[in-house]
Order: sequence, then C-alpha cells, then structure tokens
Amino acid sequence: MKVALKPQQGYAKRLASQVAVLLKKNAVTTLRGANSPVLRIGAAFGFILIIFLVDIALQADMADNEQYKNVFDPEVRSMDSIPDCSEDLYLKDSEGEPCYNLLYAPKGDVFVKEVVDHVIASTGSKPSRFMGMDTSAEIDAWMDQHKERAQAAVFLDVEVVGGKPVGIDYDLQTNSSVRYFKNEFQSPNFFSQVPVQVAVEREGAKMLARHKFGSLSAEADISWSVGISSFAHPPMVIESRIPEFAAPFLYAVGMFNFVATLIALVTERQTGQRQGMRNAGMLESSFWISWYLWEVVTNFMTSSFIVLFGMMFQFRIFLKNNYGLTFFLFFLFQMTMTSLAFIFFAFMRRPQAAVSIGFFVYFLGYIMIAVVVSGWPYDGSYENGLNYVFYMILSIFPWNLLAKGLTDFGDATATKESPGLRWGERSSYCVTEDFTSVRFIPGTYIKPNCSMPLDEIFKWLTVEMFVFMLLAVYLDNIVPNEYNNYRPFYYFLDPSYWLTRGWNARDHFSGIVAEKATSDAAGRSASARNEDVVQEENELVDKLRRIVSGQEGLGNASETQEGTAMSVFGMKKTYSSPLNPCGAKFKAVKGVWLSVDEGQIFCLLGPNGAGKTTLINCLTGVLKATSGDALMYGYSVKHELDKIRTFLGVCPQFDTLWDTLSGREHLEIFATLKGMSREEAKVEAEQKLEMVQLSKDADKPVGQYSGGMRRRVSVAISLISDPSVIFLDEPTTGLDPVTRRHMWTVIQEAAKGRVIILTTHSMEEADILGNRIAILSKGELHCIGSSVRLKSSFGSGYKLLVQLDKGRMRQDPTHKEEVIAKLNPAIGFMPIDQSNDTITYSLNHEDSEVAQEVLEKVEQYKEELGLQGLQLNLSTLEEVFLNVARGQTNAVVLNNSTGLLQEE
Ligand SMILES: Nc1ncnc2c1ncn2[C@@H]1O[C@H](COP(=O)(O)OP(=O)(O)OP(=O)(O)O)[C@@H](O)[C@H]1O
Repeated sequence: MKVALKPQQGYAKRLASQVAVLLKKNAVTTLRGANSPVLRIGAAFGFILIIFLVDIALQADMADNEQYKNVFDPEVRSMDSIPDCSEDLYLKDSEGEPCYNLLYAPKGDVFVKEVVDHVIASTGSKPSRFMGMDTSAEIDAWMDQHKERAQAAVFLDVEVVGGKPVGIDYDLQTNSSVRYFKNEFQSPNFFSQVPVQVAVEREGAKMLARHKFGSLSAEADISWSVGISSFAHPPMVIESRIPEFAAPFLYAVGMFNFVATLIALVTERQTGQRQGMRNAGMLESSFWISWYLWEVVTNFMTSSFIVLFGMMFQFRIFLKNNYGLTFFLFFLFQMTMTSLAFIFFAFMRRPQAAVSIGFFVYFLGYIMIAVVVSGWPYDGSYENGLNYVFYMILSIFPWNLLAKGLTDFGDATATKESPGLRWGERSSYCVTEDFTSVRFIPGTYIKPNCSMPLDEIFKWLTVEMFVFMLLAVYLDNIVPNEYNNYRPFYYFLDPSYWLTRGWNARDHFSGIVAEKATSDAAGRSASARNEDVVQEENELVDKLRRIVSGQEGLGNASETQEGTAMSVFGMKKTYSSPLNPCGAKFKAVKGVWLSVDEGQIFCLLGPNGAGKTTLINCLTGVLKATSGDALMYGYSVKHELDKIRTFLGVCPQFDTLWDTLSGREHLEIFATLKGMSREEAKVEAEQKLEMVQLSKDADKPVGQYSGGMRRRVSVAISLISDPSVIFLDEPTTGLDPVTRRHMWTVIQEAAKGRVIILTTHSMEEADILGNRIAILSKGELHCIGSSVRLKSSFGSGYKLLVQLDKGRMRQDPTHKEEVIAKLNPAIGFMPIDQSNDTITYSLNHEDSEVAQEVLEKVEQYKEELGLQGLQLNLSTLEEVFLNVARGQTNAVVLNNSTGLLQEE
C-alpha cells in the first residue's frame, strides 16, 4: 500500500502561487471587513480635515491680537497713573498680606519720602500700597520672601549739597512676569514699569525743582504728561501653525493602520485560520510575504491620499515640498509601523488587545514627538557626548523620525516666501553650522543647527522596516504560540532548520519502544486493561521492533512494503503553562497506540475532555506530541510533517472560516494552498461544493451561512485535493438529520481507498460509519474494535425480549411465573427484568450464533405459552459508551477509596 505523494511544485512556484492567493484573500477580507482600506483612507482624510480646522481656529484666535490687525490710528495710553497691584493677574491681596504698587528705599530719607508722597498724590494711588524700607538689600530680601506681592521697587539715591537735593540717581525694579489676561499678553513694561518710572521721574524732577526754585516759583511748576502708543502698522501676516501641531495628527493616521493590521493578524490566529492554512500546506514565508505585500498596497494608498488631501486643503508643507519627499516620509513611516505591528503580533492572542496596545504606543509616541519637535536631539550638536546616545535611541522609534521630517517640511515652508524642499536637496538642506556661519542662497532652503536630514530619515526608516520585520518573524518562531509551540531561541543556528536532513528511524523508534517498556513497568499492568487494547499495543510494538531491527521498512512511497495506512505509537501529550513550564502539568493523552487500515473509517469516541481533539491535533502536527509518533503511509508525523501535509485533510472541531469570504472562495484558496493551479482549484471547488450540497449558496459570504452550512464548508475543505488521510473532528455537529445522513454518505464515499479518523458524540454516527471504534477516556484508550466487538465486550451482549399475552395474564395471575418456570431451564438463563407484560433475558457476551439458538428454543414454546412476540436485540453503542465511561468513574472512586488515586 502506497500513498501517491502529490508531485510537489518547486519551492519558488509554490511560494508564488500561495502568495498570490493569500494576497487576494487579504485584499478581499480587508476590503469587505471592518478595517477596509476605505476606512483607512477615510481616517487620513479625517485627520487632515482636523488639522485644517485646528489651523483655522488658531488663525482666528491670533487674528484678535493687535499685531494681526490693520492699525491706522493707534490708541495712546496715558501713563499718568500707576495701576493698582490688585488689577494684576498674579499680584492679589490675600488674607493678611496686601500687595504693593511700589516698594521704596531708603524710607528714612526725607527727600525720598517727599518724592513718594507726591507719587501717591499725583497718581491717585492708595498710600497703603506703598511700603518703605531702609536699603535696597532689604527690598531684595523682602521680595525673595514674598513672591509676586509687589509690582515694582525703587531705590532713590538723592544727592544733597548744602542741605538741598541737587540730583537723583535711582534704580527701578519691576516684576517681569509676562501675563496673559484680558485676551492678550500683558507686557510688564507697559503695564507697570513705564507708569512707575514716569511717576518717580516726574515727582523726582518736581522735588528737585521745588527745592531749587522754591515751591511757589514758576520754574518749579513743571507740567509732565506721558502717553504711549504703538506705530500705525499694517496687519502682520498670520502664518500657518500646522508644522507645530501636525505631527501628532499625522502620526495618528499611521497608528490607525498599525491597529488595523494588528487586529487582522491576531484575528487570523485566534480563529485558527492561520493553523488551518498551515494544515493545508501553507508555507510560513507565504503567510508573511502575502501580509507584507498587502500592507505595501494599503500604505501606498493611504500615504498617497495623505499627501493629496494635504494638497487639496492647500497646506504649504504639501504644496511647496517635493511630492516624492512627503510621500516617502509617510510611506516609509507606515511600513515601519507595519513591521512594528508584526512584532507585537508575536505576543498577542486576542484582537481586542490591539486597541489597548495602539493607545499605549500612540501615547508613548506623542510624548516623544513633543520632545523632537522642540529641536532636540536632531540639532547641530548631536554628536556631542550624551546627545549622540539620545540621537541614536530616539531614532529607533519611527514616530520621532516622522516628527523630525515633518518639522523640516514645516520649516522649509514657514512663510509664503519659503522655497520648500526639492528632491535633490533632501540631504544638503540640513547643516550642523549655526546661523552665523551658514551661507544662505536665495531660493534654496537651508536649515542651520540641524542633523538627521530627510535622506538620513529615509535610510533609518528603511533599515528599521526590514530589521523589525526580521525580528517579528524571529519572535513568531520563538514565542510560544496559541498551541504552546515554539522553537528554541537559537533555532536559526541549527543546520537542520535550513537543510532537510534525514532522520534515523531506528534510533527514533527504539526510543519509543524503550519508553513503552519503562512506562509498562511503572504503570498499570496489561491485565488491568482491555485485551483488545493490549493486543493492539503489542502488535504495534512488534511492528516497531521489526522496523528497528530492519526486518520491516516504514512503508512509505520509497518502499514497496505493505503496511497499515496509519499507525500511532505511544502518543503522549502533556500540557504545561507557557509562562511557567516548570509548573503544574496536565496529561491530556497518556500513550495511545492504534492502527488504521486503508479504506477504514476509524471513530474516536470519548466523553468531553477525554483528549480526542488533543490526539487529533498531535496527529495533524498542530500540537507537538510530548512523546511518541505516528506513521502515515510510512511518513513520520514528527519528522516528515511537510510530506504528510500533502496528503492530509483536516476538518477542525471549530470552523476556522472568514466570515467575509464565500464558500467557493474558501475552497479555491485551500485548493491553491494544496498546490492546484487556478483552473484546477475552480473545478475542485465546484465539485466539493456539490458534494456537500452547497452549490446553491456557494457565492454567499460564509458569515451568512447557518452553523450546519459552515460545518459543511469545513468538511469540504478537508476533502480538497483528494487527501489520503482525513481527520474529521465532530464533522456533523449542528447538521439537521437529513443533511447529517447525506454527510454520512459523503464520508463513506470519501473513505474508499483512504483513511478517515472521525470523532463524534453521536453513537448512531459511530455505529453506522465506524469500521473500527475506539473509546478514549482520561487520555487513555479503553477499548478498540468493531462496533459488534465492542457491544459484545462492553455491552450486555444480546437481549431477548419475550412478550406475554395480556389476556391470559389477566385471567391467570400466575401466568408470568409459569412462563419463566418453563423457559429458564430450557434456555439456561435467568430473566433480568419482568416488568409489565415483557420478560427480558440478557444473553451476556454471547456471540450471535448462541443468541440465535436461544431464540429458536423459545420459539418452540410460542404457541404453548401464547407468547405474543420475541425480539432479539444487541446492546447499543451508547450502552457500551456509558459502561466504559461509568467503569472509568468507578475506577477512580475505587482508587479514591483506597487512597491510591492515580495522577490524572
Ligand atoms: N491548551 C491546553 N492547556 C491545558 N489543558 C488543555 C489545553 N487544551 C486542552 N486541555 C485539556 O486537555 C483535556 C483534553 O481536551 P480535549 O480538547 O482534547 O478533549 P476532547 O476529548 O476533544 O473534548 P470535547 O469532546 O469536549 O471536544 C481537557 O481536560 C482539557 O481541559
């Protein structure tokens, strides 16, 4: 018996056809799904619109300021009074602590006192707002202790000659805090300094005049009034502030793609779709390349649209800078973010987490961008000491490079006259020299004190894009996946990863034989187990011994040897937590030995949690078995999974379908993954759809299918490309009785010349379909054999139902006893039940010939005893199942009671 290994396409051809079909799948699922590119482009438009609106709002806000207005006749502000300190934003009276308009010194100087008194009188200020001190040092000390409590301070040094003041030397101190209130920036000069200065100078000059000329002389009567106004001026041009705030918004567009990519990838993992495609022979490289190419397409579109929308809204950074430069900055940024999303994908199990990750990354980036737009560390001194370290570290994060690029674009188009950046200037415009040493050339933008020009940004982003991508693939290999499968961190250094190495079947199988001997010695004795199970094990151990001794080959395509189609040798699976491999372990499959011949349907039954799905997953290579192996048509699951997958069909327990793809599209994708050409895939899909009676609904999206219809698609997928070994994990769950019966016919047809391993909870299904049936419980096989064999071994064998005449029973109450007394010695059995008008005999574990004999004997009494009916029934499979399951429960109880509960 040989499996016809499908002629393998060359690697390049296989990769090309898989990438093409997966790219199409990515495009179709994304276009029809919630994360469609239309939505991504919509996000680009939305964010550009927000930037536009924020810019308009800021410009409107600025337009209120005087410098942005046309001022023909500027208002003159009188400086003749000093504002009260309580008018100030900061200097307020607070409990017990008044604020002061003016502190002055020295307070003991009569001339100083005279000046201050006149300042108070002439400006109409409250005297309590003035406080004198002895020295200017005392004023400084007081100010130091009383923050924001005085508007100004003055130290007057009056020169006295002959008892008369002849000159004044004074120092004025004012509060220099710039205040924004009453809708404008309050200049400390105009608000308090000039009025105080005017008043002190005026009253000082008057005091000197009074003492020189006498208070009543005309010369002493000085008129002094000061007013201040700005020049008449045209409005200042309001420059767009886009470069200052656009970076976080445009970064948000990139984040939108980041989250969408992450959701799409993690969803494929969570729903088992990725594993389903692997089972069909998908190459890992096809998976990555197809997703990456799709992201190239999407990011190309969104980047183009960002620039086009920017131009549409007349943003100078998009209009005046070279299109290629702006496009490349966004495109490379988005591609690098895609690679970063792939890195996060290695650690994520649930798509819902993508949004939280997105928020976290955005927040982190937002803070960093705020630093970068301020100029540091991409300035002229970037190579100095610690600066270089930060320069390198910050450049690892793609959003910082985006922010730097956008800042340069903004600076290059800061005013209407700014020339913008041309493609050829992408490196030369950014120079480390400062303003003073740069030679500016008209019509060319030069940025002094600058490092990391756009050319450098492009190089950084390109390198990061590839490095992140490689890192993502590496992490995908070494981080435990949803099935806890992972490679060692040094896997790529192991030559066997790159070269298809032969494996030593003798060593491999002698190890399994040795392990069996050890576990037999330590575990339950063979006598405690069902004889058929033990016999199956022994035959398989013998087979292994023959293989090890070289008496028998593996029976694969390279050999002519006959053999069973599938043999499972001591398969074990122990689950442990990926986060705590040394912690508690759970033995889900405890060493299963079984064989299946070609043309057989092998039914695996067992209660929930028995380990059926785990066993199937180990056999299909989804899970790595902890120990043991299986040969399928002579190929080892452990060592030759790639070859096995060419003739394997799998219908998983849960449908792993894309809601947005139709049944036909699913089948075409899987047929192509299996190596069929486009035309062949179309024909195959049509045929399989017809087989599972889905032709009518073939083009509806699977999301609109009923549970039963989805199940049929999964079965159809498992039958694609004529597989030799087919695993069906509960294939008929959710099917109505009519469809179920049709599916049974499909399965029976499919079994011809193949091997089908089927798990089910329907005993009827197992009874009808199963050529051999095994019952698994708590990870161990408890029986194996044909349905009849199991019924006779584990059921109560044949039952004979004898129906009495109701009339005779009414007339003669002892009639039942009379019948029993006659029949018991004749047939040699005691009744197990005699309720109502029926007597039931159990013909325990007898074969059908004995049952027939008993029936014939009873028939001889039929007339004499007036028997109404005789029925010979074999126990049902359900009875067998319950007996095995109960037997298991009892075994545990028994062991419990003896305190010898074995490790489960
Ligand atoms: N990833 C896992 N980690 C730990 N334990 C697991 C894991 N997957 C399954 N198990 C446990 O292994 C046992 C066997 O599970 P499995 O899914 O193989 O049972 P099953 O026979 O297919 O059940 P059902 O009929 O309900 O599908 C169960 O006790 C289950 O809880």
